[in-house]
Amino acid sequence: MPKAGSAKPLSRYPYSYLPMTTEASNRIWIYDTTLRDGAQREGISLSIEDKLRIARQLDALGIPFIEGGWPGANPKDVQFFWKLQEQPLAQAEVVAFCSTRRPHVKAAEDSLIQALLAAGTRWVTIFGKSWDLHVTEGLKTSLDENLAMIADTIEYLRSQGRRAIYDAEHWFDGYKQNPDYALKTLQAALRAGAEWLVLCDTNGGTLPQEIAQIVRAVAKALEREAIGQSQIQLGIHTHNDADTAVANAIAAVMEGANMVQGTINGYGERCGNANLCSLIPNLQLKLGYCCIGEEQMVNLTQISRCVSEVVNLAPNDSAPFVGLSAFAHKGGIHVSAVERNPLTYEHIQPETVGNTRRIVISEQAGLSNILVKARSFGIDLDKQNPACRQILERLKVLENQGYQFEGAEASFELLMREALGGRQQFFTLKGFQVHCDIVPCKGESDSVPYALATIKVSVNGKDILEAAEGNGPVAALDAALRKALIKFYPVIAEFELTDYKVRILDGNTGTSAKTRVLIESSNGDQRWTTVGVSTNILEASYQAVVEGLEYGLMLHSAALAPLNAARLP
Ligand SMILES: CC(=O)SCCNC(=O)CCNC(=O)[C@H](O)C(C)(C)COP(=O)(O)OP(=O)(O)OC[C@H]1O[C@@H](n2cnc3c(N)ncnc32)[C@H](O)[C@@H]1OP(=O)(O)O
Ligand SMILES: CC(=O)C(=O)O
Repeated sequence: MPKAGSAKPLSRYPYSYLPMTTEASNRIWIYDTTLRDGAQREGISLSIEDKLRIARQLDALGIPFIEGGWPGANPKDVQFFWKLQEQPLAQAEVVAFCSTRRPHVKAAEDSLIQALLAAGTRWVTIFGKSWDLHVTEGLKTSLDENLAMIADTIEYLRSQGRRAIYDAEHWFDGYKQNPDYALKTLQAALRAGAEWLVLCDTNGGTLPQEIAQIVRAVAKALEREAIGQSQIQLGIHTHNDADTAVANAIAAVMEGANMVQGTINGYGERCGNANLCSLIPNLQLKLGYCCIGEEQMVNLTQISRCVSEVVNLAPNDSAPFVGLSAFAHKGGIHVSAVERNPLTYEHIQPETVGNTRRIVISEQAGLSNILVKARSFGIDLDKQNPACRQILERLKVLENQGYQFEGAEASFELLMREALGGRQQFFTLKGFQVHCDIVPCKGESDSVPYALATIKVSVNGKDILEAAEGNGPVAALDAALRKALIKFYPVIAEFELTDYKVRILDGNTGTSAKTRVLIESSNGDQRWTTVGVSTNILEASYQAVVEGLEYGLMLHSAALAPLNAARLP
C-alpha cells in the first residue's frame, strides 16, 4: 500500500502545481464506473452505442480501469462486452461487475457468475456485504455464509483465470456497527485472491475525517495479512449524499488508498458518485499523484461535455474545473485583477484542464469587463475613452430595467457599437400589428392558434409593407419582417430562430409585469443571443428578433471588421 499522505509537502498552490511524480508509490489507479454506477442515475439510459462512445473517450483520457456494466443484469451489458472483444480499447482494462454468488448456491452454478465469465474480461469486480445488517436483513442469510459467499466467488473467479477487485459495499457503515465482522469480510476477499479491497461509502453519508480514521484503521488491521503478500492495495468508492464524495475520496488517498472509483461528471445513483472531473485534477495538480498522463489532462473538459451530450443531460455550468462558469469572472473587481494577473481569482490555469477563462457582462461589471469584451469583439477601446464609462452606465441602467446581457452578448455588442457610432442601420421600423385568433378544431377538444402580422419598415428610404401568418404572434412577426427585408438582404434566408425564452420579471404586478425575451439565432455556422424587455411580450420579442436579424447581417457584412474606437467620432 502506498505510504499515507501525511508526509506530503504543502502545495505551493496556486503559484506552482505540485510536481507529479510517476513513481509506483505515487500512482493512483483511476477506476471509472460511469457505465455502471453512473448509469444508475435517474434519467440516464444508455444504448450500447452510447456505452461504446463513452468507453472510447475514457480510454483516450488514459483511465486504466473502465467498469463496463453488470453482464447478466440486462442484455445490453452483455452485448457491450462482446462488442469490445471485437474492437478492443487501446489501453484501458474493461472490467465486468457482479455480486457475490447467491446464498447456498455454488459459484460455478450461479447464473450471474456464469454471465460474468462470459463477458470475457481479464478483470472482474465483485461486490459483497460488509454490514451485518445487510447480511441478515438484505440477504437473509447467516454471517458465516456471507463470508463463504465472498471467498468462494473470488476463489472460483481466480480459478477461471480472472483478476479480482473486491468492492466492500456499505464498508464504512458496516465497520462503524461491527468492525470485527466487517474486517472478516475483507480478510475473506483478500485470502481468496482479491487484488484490491475497495472500501465503499455506499450510502454516501460519511464525512472526510471518519473516512480518514477508518481507512487508517483498516490499513493497520490488515498489516498482519500482508505478511507473505507483496502488498495490500486499498481502493475507495464514495457517493455524494453528504456532498463530500470528492473530499472523502481524497481523504482515503491521503491515508494510502491507491485506487479511486468515480464517474465522469459525478453521475450516479441518488446524488451521484465521486466526480472524476474534480478528483483527477485535485489529486494530480494539487497533491502531485499520478492519475493520467499530463498531456491527457487538457482533454478533461471536452470529455466531460462529450459524456453529458451522450447521456443527454445538460452540462453543469458551475461544475468545478470543467464547467462553463468554472473560470467565468463577473464582478468588476475580479475582472480588473484577473486582467492584471489571473492568479488573483483562479485556483488553476483553466487551460490545464482544457477549459477557458470567460468574462461576463452584467450590472456587476466595471470598466475592466467592458474593455475585455470590447477586445473580444475586435474593438480597440481603452479606459480613458469616455465612451467606455458611457457604455458601462448604459449597461447598468438597462440591467436595472430588466435586460440581461450575460446571456445576450450579441445585444451587448450592438449596444457597444452604437455607443461608439459604429452600428450599421439596416432598416427602420415604421410600425407593426399582430392579430391573434384561436380557431376551434371541428369535433376535437383542441383548438389551433393562428396569428397574422403586418409590418412596415423603411430600407434605404423606401417603405415596405408586408404581412405573414404564423402559428403564434412571434412566429408571424418574425416571418413578416423577413419577408419585408429579404429582397434587400437575401442572406436572411439562412438565418434561423433556434431558441426562444421568456421570463416574467416582476410577477407580483400581474398582467402589467415586465417580460424579458431571449432569442437565439443561427446562420448555420454561428449562434448568437439577443434580448428584449417590455411590459408587452410582443414588443419585447420584436426587440430581440430585430437585434437577432441585425446582428446576423452585421456578421455577414463587413460591419464586424475590427473597429478602432479612437477613430470613431
Ligand atoms: C451498491 C450498488 O450499486 S450494487 C449494484 C446495484 N445495481 C443494480 O441492482 C442494477 C442491476 N440489477 C439488476 O438488474 C437486478 O437487480 C439483478 C439482475 C441483479 C437481480 O434481479 P432479481 O433476481 O430480480 O433480484 P432483485 O433485484 O429483486 O433483488 C436482488 C437480489 O440480489 C441479492 N443480493 C444483493 N446483494 C447481493 C450480494 N452482494 N451477493 C449476492 N446476492 C446479493 C438480494 O438478496 C436479492 O436476492 P433475492 O432475489 O434472493 O431476494
Ligand atoms: C459497489 C457500489 O457501487 C457501492 O457500494 O456503492
